[in-house]
Amino acid sequence: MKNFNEFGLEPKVLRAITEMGFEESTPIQEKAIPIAMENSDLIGQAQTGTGKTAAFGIPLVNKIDVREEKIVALVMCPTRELAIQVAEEIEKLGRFKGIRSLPIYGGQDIVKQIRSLKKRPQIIIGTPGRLLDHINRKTIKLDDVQTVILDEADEMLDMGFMEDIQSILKLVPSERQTMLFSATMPLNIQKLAQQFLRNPEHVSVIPKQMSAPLIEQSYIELQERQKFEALCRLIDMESPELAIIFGRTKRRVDELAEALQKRGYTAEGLHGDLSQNQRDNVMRKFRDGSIDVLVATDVAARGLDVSGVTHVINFDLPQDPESYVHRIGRTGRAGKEGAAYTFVTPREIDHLNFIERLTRHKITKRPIPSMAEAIEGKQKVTAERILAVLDKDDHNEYKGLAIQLLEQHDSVHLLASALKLLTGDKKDVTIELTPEEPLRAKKRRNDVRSSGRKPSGAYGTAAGARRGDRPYDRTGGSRPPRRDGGGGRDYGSRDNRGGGRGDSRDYGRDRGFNRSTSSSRSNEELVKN
Ligand SMILES: Nc1ncnc2c1ncn2[C@@H]1O[C@H](COP(=O)(O)OP(=O)(O)OP(=O)(O)O)[C@@H](O)[C@H]1O
Ligand SMILES: [Mg+2]
Repeated sequence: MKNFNEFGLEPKVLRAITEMGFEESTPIQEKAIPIAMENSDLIGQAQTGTGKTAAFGIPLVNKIDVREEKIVALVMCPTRELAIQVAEEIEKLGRFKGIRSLPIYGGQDIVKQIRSLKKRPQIIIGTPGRLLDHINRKTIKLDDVQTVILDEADEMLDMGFMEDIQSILKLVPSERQTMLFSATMPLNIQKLAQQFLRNPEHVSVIPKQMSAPLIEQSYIELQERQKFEALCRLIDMESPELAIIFGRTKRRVDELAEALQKRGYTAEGLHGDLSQNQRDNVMRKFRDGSIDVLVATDVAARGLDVSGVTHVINFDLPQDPESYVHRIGRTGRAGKEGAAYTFVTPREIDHLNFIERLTRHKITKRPIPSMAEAIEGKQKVTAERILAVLDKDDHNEYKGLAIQLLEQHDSVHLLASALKLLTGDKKDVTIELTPEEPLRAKKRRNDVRSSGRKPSGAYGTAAGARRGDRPYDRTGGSRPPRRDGGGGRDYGSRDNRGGGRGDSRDYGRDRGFNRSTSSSRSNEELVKN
């Protein structure tokens, strides 16, 4: 991999990169940065967690003249939290240059945003709805924008942002650089690209498999009513550092978070019906580790970058392969390993096979963890906690009582009792979740091949699933549903103008990834059209 000093970047940008702890470029950065620096339009695809943000962020901050008093760059993201996260990364990259950037998203006080806009930011990172709101109020002018970036471009289309994006891009001078980024690039992205990009370079770090290689993928076949016990056993057995559990609906997420709390886990739910404040709180707690388990709808599927997420569990099967890829991509980031488990009911096996085929990755079957495995896992954690206290050697005030107890009781029985207490078994708490309907194939397409593309790459395969004739049509109609529907998938309501109805997904900030190991990826291939 290339060193960052081989790109001809400004020293101040290089310094920022070094301070961020990046040692070498990732494959997508190596390919995309030089092209972006030539001012070419660009479509960039690379696996989750491989540094796409910096792939566009670095050339962006490098290019901008700090003396500029106008908005010269616009980054669009599908959700508020992603806007915040991307803004933070750009802020870090532009720090030494003194670049001014500002996130603009729904759910935040618009008056406050207008005040911040008066500080003359050069880069705006925003969600389409709130951006349009400002544009209509004339508090944001795009006349001087020279660079536009669409992060998670395919998702924005799928969320129905196409019209908003079109309206926004029409206001940006056509003499500009436009770049699209995502881990998945379904065919409909071409429509957007044709309309708004000029001779774009396709930069794809195309792996054999769509999902990151560092994620170990398994599935567990079970009945709907077995899911909760299986989940608890799985968490106990694996004792994740941090885990994200995906549920299909908001109700599911609420119920699941509450149920886990009753069983003694530090879990909280995240979905689009929460206020921005609530979402921020949940994410803050997840990031600082005061909760270990984040239960979320697909609002958290895209872009979320929280260090320490060792496990992703699909409590409910995701609706489409892209969603699967992005969900599990919340772990195994920046060169770290991760584990993804997916619960599948017998009637959903076809759907799982479909995901497997399109992502070109075998998902290994494993049995429901046994009670013994769960107990063993939990006890191990308790023992580790005890040994950590032992190591610290600051338990003197307990010694007197310990001696006293040991005089009266057998030591093994005594320690076993203490272990039981500390392990905090709450298995007797009865939990009832409202069952979710299994995902079913509405209409089965003959084969992916019938889409006219070979299912040979991440693009074509994912695209197949997006069409109206996809085998697992979410709505039965050809238009993607709005994602804030009550019983349906929750993508958070869109970031609509007019004052902060929730769009939103929540995104964490990195807490110190292992910066030096992300260069070891293989299988990358540059595809230029
Ligand atoms: N060159 C690098 N060396 C080490 N770490 C890096 C490097 N580039 C980026 N990172 C870190 O890797 C993590 C993942 O990056 P990022 O969020 O940009 O991934 P992504 O490709 O956009 O993933 P997703 O598809 O899920 O949005 C971040 O914490 C980022 O700071
Ligand atoms: Mg990203």
